[in-house]
Amino acid sequence: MKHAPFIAVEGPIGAGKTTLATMLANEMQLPVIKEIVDENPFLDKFYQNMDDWSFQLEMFFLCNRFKQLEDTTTQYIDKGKSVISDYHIYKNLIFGERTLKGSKRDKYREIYHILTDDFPKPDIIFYIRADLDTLLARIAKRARTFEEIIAPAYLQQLIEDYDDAMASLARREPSTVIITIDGNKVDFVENPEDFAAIAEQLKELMK
Ligand SMILES: Nc1ncnc2c1ncn2[C@@H]1O[C@H](COP(=O)(O)OP(=O)(O)OP(=O)(O)O)[C@@H](O)[C@H]1O
Ligand SMILES: Nc1nc(=O)c2ncn([C@H]3C[C@H](O)[C@@H](CO)O3)c2[nH]1
Repeated sequence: MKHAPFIAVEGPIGAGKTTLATMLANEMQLPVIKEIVDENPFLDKFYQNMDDWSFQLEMFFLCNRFKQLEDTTTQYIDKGKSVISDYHIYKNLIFGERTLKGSKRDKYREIYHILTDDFPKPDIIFYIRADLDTLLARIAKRARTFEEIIAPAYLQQLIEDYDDAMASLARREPSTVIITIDGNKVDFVENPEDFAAIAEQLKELMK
């Protein structure tokens, strides 16, 4: 493992990515890169009408993450510094393949590859899996109004899409370390021992 790995936390909506990335960054004294959610002008429109707004939303996420990762690369990765991100750029494709259709999906896929293929990719991924009930409870707990109308069927599809995507990533990039966390059982927020066990795995990898 690299001395200063690029670390990402992934998982479907509400799995606890930002929470875990922030906790690990505090524990390890590392910089954390977080998704900007509040300034997204398309999210509430998208949840009201996915077919109408998916292309604008996916492009917005892609462009924002492109800029964030460009900055992350120059500020940290090119300088040999470790950093933790609360997403992997691959999530753009996971969502895009699910929400887009026809020629828009084809165009988006092409743009995704053009923009991101030469980016450094995370060396370690903490993948938080959780079932539908857990995710719905966490989304409700966070209480973002625009998420109140998220359809359980959409969330269930994303759970499956994430499983497929992580399996495919493991096949294509065997050197990437993927640590799967069972978010139904492991509670890194309420149980200090659960968090300590996760942090310990990261410390071992970074030795
Ligand atoms: N292990 C956990 N146990 C209990 N509550 C949790 C746990 N992890 C996260 N939460 C809570 O669930 C909510 C969602 O967590 P968080 O915002 O970190 O998820 P996320 O995966 O980053 O979401 P998004 O996909 O929307 O970016 C928050 O209110 C958080 O405090
Ligand atoms: N369609 C779509 N594409 C993405 O790339 C994407 N990334 C995050 N999200 C949604 C999940 C949360 O509601 C909220 C905050 O993560 O934004 C996305 N939705």
